[in-house]
Amino acid sequence: MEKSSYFLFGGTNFNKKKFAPDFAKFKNCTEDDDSNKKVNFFVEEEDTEEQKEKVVVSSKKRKRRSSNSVPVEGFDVFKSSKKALAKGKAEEGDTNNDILEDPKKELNRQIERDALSRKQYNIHVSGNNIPPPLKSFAELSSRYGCKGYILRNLAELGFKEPTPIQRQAIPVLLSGRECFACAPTGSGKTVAFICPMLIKLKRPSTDGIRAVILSPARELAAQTAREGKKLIKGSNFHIRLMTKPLVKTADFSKLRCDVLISTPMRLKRAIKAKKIDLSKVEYLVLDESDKLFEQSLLKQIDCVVKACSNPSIIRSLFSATLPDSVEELARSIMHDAVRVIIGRKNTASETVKQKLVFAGTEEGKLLALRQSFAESLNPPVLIFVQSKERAKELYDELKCENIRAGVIHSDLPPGERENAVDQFRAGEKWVLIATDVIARGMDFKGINCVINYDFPDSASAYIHRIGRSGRAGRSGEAITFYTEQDVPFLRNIANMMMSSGCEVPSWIMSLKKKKWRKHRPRRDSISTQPKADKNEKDV
Ligand SMILES: Nc1ncnc2c1ncn2[C@@H]1O[C@H](COP(=O)(O)OP(=O)(O)OP(=O)(O)O)[C@@H](O)[C@H]1O
Repeated sequence: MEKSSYFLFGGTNFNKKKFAPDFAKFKNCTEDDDSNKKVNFFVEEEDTEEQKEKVVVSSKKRKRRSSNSVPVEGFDVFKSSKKALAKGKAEEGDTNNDILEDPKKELNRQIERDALSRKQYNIHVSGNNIPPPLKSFAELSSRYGCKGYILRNLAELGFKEPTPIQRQAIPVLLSGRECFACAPTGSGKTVAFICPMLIKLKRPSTDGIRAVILSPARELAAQTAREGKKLIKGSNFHIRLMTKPLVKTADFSKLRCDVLISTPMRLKRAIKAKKIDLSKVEYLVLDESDKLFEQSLLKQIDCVVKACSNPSIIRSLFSATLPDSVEELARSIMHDAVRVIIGRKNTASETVKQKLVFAGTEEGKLLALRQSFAESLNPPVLIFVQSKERAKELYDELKCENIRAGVIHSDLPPGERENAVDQFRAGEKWVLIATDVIARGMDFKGINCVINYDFPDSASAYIHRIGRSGRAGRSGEAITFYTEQDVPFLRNIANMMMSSGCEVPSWIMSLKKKKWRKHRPRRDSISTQPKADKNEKDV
């Protein structure tokens, strides 16, 4: 990863002007501490005795500075937030003058309140001066002056309160900090990065593109654009999806676009063709960031990051899986970034009941599938296979049966891919056979069951695939077929099942764990009509 970290963000300057308050703080800290000790940007919140001291110390320093000191985001112990302090203390039954005379005590109480709130929502943070989590969406207005249309749209979408990732990531991004976040599948990460972007951009502009969201797959980019448009209703913001025609024909210098959503390849094409200016981009979001940092996409990501040359850009990474390698990359190149983990990193969603089914052979899988459909087809059902070839084969086997099956893989023309997703969303197709092209991010309402017809090729593939079910707090189900070939990898899945609260047969827990790297074995054809052997291609 070392290479890619140079490769990816080489030449990014640390903007002392933009980060002056932090720079001053850290400069002071290093003065206090052993001067050559590197300031640790990622102090775990739990060891905050020292941290509290540091924050209290720096707040004392702030006292000596002019009255317009830089507030610690979310509350300020020196400016006239007497009402807030009074309210805070009134809750604790202290008198007003205690509050005003003892900001240090109030500061510590605020830190305690934040820690309690994070504990309640399973929010784990590390970094310096992390803003308090949101208590409600209403705080977007009282704390950040967010415009009415955003609150109206959130209410119209039926969002009663922020999800844990939204509670913490939104204040972090609104405080101008870079952030990398890991939160379970279906937990509202999209709103967590679009909402603060709209608030910080304040109003639509004709100055060109000011925010970019990168998604690893075009279906996910389209979905994110659709969700973003629901949030900007009532404003004149322009959110655009980078489509093939747009890359080819658009004159971006004349196109109204505040937020651009794209896959890396399409955006790289526009950059290389010098059709687009990203120098004014203030926000860059890498959604499904661990996927975007895979070797095959690194060059495209690096091209986009370099084109976003605004020195005060705020970058953020979001995913339900955050491998240590990606985290190291983020730690090494983001400035004063805040790390936000909801629950436990890299675990499957706890709302999905998971089951392992031994199918014996490939033939046994088709029998098991037909049997489970005959017993209880509870649509909509998403079925994942390991390659495009196998998706076509399984579709050929099921299309004649009256289960309204659809198929999606990257060999299909763009129109057919969109149709497959739309028909599944609309309930015209009850079963969608898919490769991992839609394993991440896709938000289909109320998927009752995800079937891993072919064993997933990695832990993150398992987490993302089954995360298409059990979203937004709803419960879901995932069934994973396995054959003899998959037995060596069972233990890996079993660990994830256990950590998300599912039962696992003890004999599986006694198996040895095996290093899990792209487990995609050659499998017998699914077709019941024997065909000439073809080389399998993936998604
Ligand atoms: N505050 C909220 N309250 C209720 N539902 C919400 C809230 N925020 C988002 N949702 C809904 O939760 C579902 C999942 O949201 P989203 O797709 O952003 O999840 P995600 O965390 O990005 O998932 P994945 O990791 O699979 O990409 C969506 O249907 C969305 O409308």
